[in-house]
Amino acid sequence: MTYLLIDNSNTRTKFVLSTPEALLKERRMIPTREVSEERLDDALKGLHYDAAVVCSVVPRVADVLRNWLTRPSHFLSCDSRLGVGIDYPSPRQIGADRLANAAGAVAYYGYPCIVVDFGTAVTFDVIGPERTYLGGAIAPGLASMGDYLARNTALLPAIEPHEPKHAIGTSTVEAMHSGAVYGYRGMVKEILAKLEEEMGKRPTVVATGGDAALIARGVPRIDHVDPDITLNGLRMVAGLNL
Ligand SMILES: Nc1ncnc2c1ncn2[C@@H]1O[C@H](COP(=O)(O)OP(=O)(O)O)[C@@H](O)[C@H]1O
Ligand SMILES: CC(C)(COP(=O)(O)O)[C@@H](O)C(=O)NCCC(=O)O
Ligand SMILES: [K+]
Repeated sequence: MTYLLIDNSNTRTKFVLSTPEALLKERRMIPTREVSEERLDDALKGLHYDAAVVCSVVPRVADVLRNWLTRPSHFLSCDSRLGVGIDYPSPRQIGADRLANAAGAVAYYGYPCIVVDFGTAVTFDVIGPERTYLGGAIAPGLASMGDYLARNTALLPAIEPHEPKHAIGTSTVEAMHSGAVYGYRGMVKEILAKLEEEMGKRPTVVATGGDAALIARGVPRIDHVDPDITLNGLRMVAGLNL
């Protein structure tokens, strides 16, 4: 049995083949704003799979995928079997990627845990001691903050975030690296401290997403960095729902 796992988030839509037991090396990516039936035909040419599992937080793309997929498919939602309970007032509000993260994190790292997903937004997802999704926090992603600055100022360029050489930046770009990376790490530390305060029992903290490695380097409280949490969560959901 081969699955096509699709993680449709706001910046990138990732495609990975997997067996029920493990992710395979076949991976594709389409920038989310470029997803169309033609792009899907082109990018996924030659990939063979028996069924697809999708977590989508972009309704336009979910519709394109629904029309395009010909094999049996499952679109992850709060109604899916996740291997995790949901203890949340409005479960339908929860982003499907956050539920995929919860499924993957519990399977690989246990609970209670917090998953920090550094995407277009950074999401903090809390799984409590009863193995239930409890909620969390959402803040602007690192790249989103950088894009905002470049778009809304006359003299600040767009920068690729990387480790600052000094806290005291001695150029515009160095000052922006210092502000972005140290500022972001400070934000993550404070949010984790507040979440942990409310959780009582010490959770495992797992980071994922495009900026995870850079930010986690300066946040000791992050126990693991795992780029494949969302995709492995989708793989678990496939086994439970297809
Ligand atoms: N393969 C990559 N190479 C370089 N930067 C990346 C890569 N993947 C993600 N990023 C960075 O992380 C940010 C979030 O990407 P991603 O985690 O894919 O977002 P989302 O999950 O919201 O689509 C991107 O805006 C980019 O700055
Ligand atoms: C918060 C998110 C935008 C994160 O998505 P991403 O940054 O991975 O594109 C996504 O999980 C979402 O659209 N959630 C719906 C609102 C909620 O979870 O409360
Ligand atoms: K994501």
